Amino acid sequence: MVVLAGSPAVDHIPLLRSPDPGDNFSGMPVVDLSSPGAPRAIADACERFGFFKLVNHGVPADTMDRLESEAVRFFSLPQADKDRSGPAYPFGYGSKRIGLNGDMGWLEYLLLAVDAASLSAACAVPSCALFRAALNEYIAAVRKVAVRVMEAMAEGLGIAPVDALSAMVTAEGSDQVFRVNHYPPCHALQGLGCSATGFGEHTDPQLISVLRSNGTSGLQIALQNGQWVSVPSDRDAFFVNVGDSLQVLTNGRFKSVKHRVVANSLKSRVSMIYFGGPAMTQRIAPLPQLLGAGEQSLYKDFTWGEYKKAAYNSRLGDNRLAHFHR
Ligand SMILES: C=C1C[C@]23C[C@@]1(O)CC[C@H]2[C@@]12CC[C@H](O)[C@@](C)(C(=O)O1)[C@H]2[C@@H]3C(=O)O
Ligand SMILES: O=C(O)CCC(=O)C(=O)O
Ligand SMILES: [Fe+2]
Repeated sequence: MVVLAGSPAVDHIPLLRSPDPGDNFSGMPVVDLSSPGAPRAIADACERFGFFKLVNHGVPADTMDRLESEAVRFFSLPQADKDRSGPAYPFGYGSKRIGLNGDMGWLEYLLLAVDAASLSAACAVPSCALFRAALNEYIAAVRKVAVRVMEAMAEGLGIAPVDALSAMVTAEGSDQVFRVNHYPPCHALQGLGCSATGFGEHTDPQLISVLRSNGTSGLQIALQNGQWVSVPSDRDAFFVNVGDSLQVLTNGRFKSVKHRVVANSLKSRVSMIYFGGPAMTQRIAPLPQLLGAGEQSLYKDFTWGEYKKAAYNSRLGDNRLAHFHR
């Protein structure tokens, strides 16, 4: 991390070296969800990187564009209007503060609960009915993609039943969260060789995260050797992250990917992420179908509720799973 005496605008925001074109993730797995090879390709990408780009997912461009333009409209409102949709915790509008433990980033966001039982009432926070309708339409579609991807994961892992993983996000009481992030351009650092941290490095605690962004890059993932690589943006694709809980369910076969966002000095980034988590009481332990003869769990037993509580008491960059290793 670069530390500079910066402009007051970026006070308290950690700085990072600005990405250059040579940092691009040249080996990024791209999975065509409509192809018969998708299950194997997904399992392979999750084992190597915990991350892949998903194309031919079937969500209409209109559904994605409508949400993006409603989000842009919301984030363009006067600050006082946006603040009326806050605070961010447990759900609502937030700015610069991420979580409750002192993390800061160059962004504003909406954090929303997804109530699987009543999707139409899911996104009660944003004041505008058009925004709510766009959110509900998009979330319904992206959830279906998450389920198809988790079914493909089970198939790729060679385990039955096909819903061994996906049932955890479709179950009654599953804990699903949706987040819309807006990273304004950080003009103060233009030309200085460093950039504001948009969203600091972390892994996602849930099972799966499905991200879509506008055409502004900024997302980076850490490869298993620790090298940070930039993910070129693609507004037509989804980017899928393996979360900590899926790493545990697969006894470490799938890797929970460390990632972060670097703010651009010229362009806004808008991203929307669906986080699929299980019900609070769901036990998070390696699936028996995946344990070989005599293979032991690498982790202590815990429920999603216990893990979530520990995660929300931690700082963004903490290695949360380390406390649950045997
Ligand atoms: C600093 C934090 C923000 C976070 C809760 C936490 O204490 C640690 C995990 C963070 C994270 C990362 C993925 C998602 O964006 C998120 C909503 C989640 O479930 O875990 C955030 C949490 C947050 O922003 O509140
Ligand atoms: O906004 C992004 O592109 C990624 C944000 C992220 O990793 C998160 O919200 O957990
Ligand atoms: Fe994340």
